[in-house]
Amino acid sequence: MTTDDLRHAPKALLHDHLDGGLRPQTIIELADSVGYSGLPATEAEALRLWFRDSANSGSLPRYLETFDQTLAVMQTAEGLFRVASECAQDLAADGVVYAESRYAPEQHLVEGLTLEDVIEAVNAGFRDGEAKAAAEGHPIRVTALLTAMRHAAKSTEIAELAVRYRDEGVAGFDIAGAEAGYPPTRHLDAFEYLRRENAHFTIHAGEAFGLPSIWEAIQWCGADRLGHGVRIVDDIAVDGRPFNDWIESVQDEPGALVELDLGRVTLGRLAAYVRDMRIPLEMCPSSNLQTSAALSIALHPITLLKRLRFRVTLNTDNRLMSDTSMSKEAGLLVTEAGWTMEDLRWVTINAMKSAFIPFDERLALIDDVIKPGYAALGHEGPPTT
Ligand SMILES: O=c1[nH]cnc2c1ncn2[C@H]1C[C@H](O)[C@@H](CO)O1
Ligand SMILES: [Zn+2]
Repeated sequence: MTTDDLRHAPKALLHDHLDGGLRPQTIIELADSVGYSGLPATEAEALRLWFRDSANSGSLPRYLETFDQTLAVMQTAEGLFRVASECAQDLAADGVVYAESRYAPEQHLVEGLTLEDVIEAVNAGFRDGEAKAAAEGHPIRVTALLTAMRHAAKSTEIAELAVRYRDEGVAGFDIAGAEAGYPPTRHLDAFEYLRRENAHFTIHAGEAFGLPSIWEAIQWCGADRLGHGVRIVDDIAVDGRPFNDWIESVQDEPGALVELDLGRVTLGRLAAYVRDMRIPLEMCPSSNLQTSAALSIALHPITLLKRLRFRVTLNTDNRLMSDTSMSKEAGLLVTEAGWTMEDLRWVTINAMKSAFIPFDERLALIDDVIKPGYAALGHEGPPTT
């Protein structure tokens, strides 16, 4: 499997932050145009490395500090339009055919934009990027997810906007930000409102914080999907021992997870519920290494969860901070965790099945774009999918 194969393989992306995926050169140009002088570097390559290295901090709160720099240049309609357009073009060039891009409108009000201005500028940027990508021969569909910051108090207002713009490019809602101390139940009003409106939402849960956060997100809040959810392995055992104890004992055996006999694995009730109910996990391996939510790509829980047939999806989280792309994430799993093109096809179809657009539109992308795309690379898939 070549790098070109990985790029050409159709990919679906459910978890990508708009403010975590800017081109370094664009940050520099936008900073110049708005008179922002706080950038830590003024040359694109140096800035790219600054984001990567600063985000490699081992902690989610420190990882999140780097967003101050991208948010500083995303406070005008022109800036938001450009960033959104380039996001769509960059994803399309990487072979992404469907993406849900999330951002928190409340973080873009510093220079006087209203929440509506922000949403409309971003939507216009996505439409522009889609048109440019199609003209380049890389059609892509991009929808927005509106995020509310979990430490703030705007979640109901943002949820109302997600509903108001649901037929104009907004596919759903999310909460993000530092997890510890801010359980999802703080935003129960927003989630109950969304459910009454038959709207879709995902919740960042089980990344920096463990099972209680996942349990609340599903059983109290009713999340359709879990952002990360990687800590669901806290409810999985190998030979009766917690998965994390086992993984530490095999740290020096990179093939251990690929070869693990699944007969030795047992699921607790919450893990079983997540799998039984086919709750999608928006997994982001490289991001998890940076925030210490996983030890290595080879030993990342995504491979165990895939083998156990949880509804696993593969995502980038923040392409700039995590120095990644969809094809890079896929390539890492292939070279370090034994993944095959069949596995990539499977997670792509999983993601498309779990998208927040209507069922018939999901099906059309699966049947008309994803399956033929993999078939063209020689991967027809098992007869049952
Ligand atoms: O992985 C993440 N966990 C929690 N919050 C995150 C993550 N990546 C980005 N964010 C935050 C920082 C952004 O400013 C915000 C909206 O995209 O979401
Ligand atoms: Zn995220």
